[in-house]
Amino acid sequence: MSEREVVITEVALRDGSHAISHSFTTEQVTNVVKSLDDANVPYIEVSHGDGLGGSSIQYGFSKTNEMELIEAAVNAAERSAIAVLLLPGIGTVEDLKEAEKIGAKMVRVATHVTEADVSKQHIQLAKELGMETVGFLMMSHMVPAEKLLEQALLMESYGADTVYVVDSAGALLPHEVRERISLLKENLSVKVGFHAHNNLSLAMANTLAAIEEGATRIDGSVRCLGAGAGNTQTEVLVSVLDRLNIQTGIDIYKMMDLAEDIVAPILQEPQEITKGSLVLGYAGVYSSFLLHAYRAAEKYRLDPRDILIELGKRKVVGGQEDMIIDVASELAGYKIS
Ligand SMILES: CC[C@H](O)CC(=O)C(=O)O
Ligand SMILES: [Mn+2]
Repeated sequence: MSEREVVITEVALRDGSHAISHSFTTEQVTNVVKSLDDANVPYIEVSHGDGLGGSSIQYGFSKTNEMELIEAAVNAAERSAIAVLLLPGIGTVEDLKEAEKIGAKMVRVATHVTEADVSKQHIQLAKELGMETVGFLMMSHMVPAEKLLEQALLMESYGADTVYVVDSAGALLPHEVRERISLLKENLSVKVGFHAHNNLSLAMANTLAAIEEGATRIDGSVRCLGAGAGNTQTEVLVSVLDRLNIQTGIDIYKMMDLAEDIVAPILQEPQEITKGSLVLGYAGVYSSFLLHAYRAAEKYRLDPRDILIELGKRKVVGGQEDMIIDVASELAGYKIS
């Protein structure tokens, strides 16, 4: 992969799981992976939206067992490596061992931005299993750059090959991305990555800022199939990088074709910045909370924006999905006992 100056991980088959209520089928995964593999995408992430073990009442049940989806992806890929996401506390070491046995080559161990210490066991196990290992610092907008660096250094010390700045809420502004990526680049020995969400229509601008500051591992989702308003749109990103003469090794026409012909039909509705996803970025709320907030708003006859703004004020983080119902019922005037 030496010809690639920026190495892209395609996340639609994991982050996009949030957008379609975890309803991927093995047929969809097989078709998408085959076409991404043919376009020469280096890494394809496949898991429940909340990572291994995410299928549950708290996060939403998967239509198809994720290990079956991962196996279908591994079987469909000839060149691409299949990656999985794992949030310690949701996914277990047993889940990771099973995914590796099936053929997953990379794991991204994701923690809230202040909780890198909980990634130690999983990062170390992944290295023992011979997997490429990424530390994934979610909700990176919530702390100053210096705190982010402290947490990134912990992940590096556990053995992560790359540490990602993850803009889970799509709340970061370009100068904030620059500040974070440049500080990590100056102080880490390992690679630095960036994962954007497009809630404020800044995913592309933020991604380019990250690349300019030295990030070499970048996430995208084809057709923007990711949580909230989606991620940096992969087929657009590879076209823009090609115009900038930055090599990704990915075939642009094939990416455009698969976005249109294979991925667009999977979307329940086109990915766009709705008032709900805009408020995610504006208020700094986890992108994966969007559909949960819509459901709660319908149940309690509320404006979903009011729920999201309140969640943002309370600085609710991943894993606190039950707070969505608490906040909605409080706003609707019910007393929580
Ligand atoms: C709940 C996990 C989350 O979707 C991971 C991620 O992609 C992010 O934080 O943006
Ligand atoms: Mn994401």
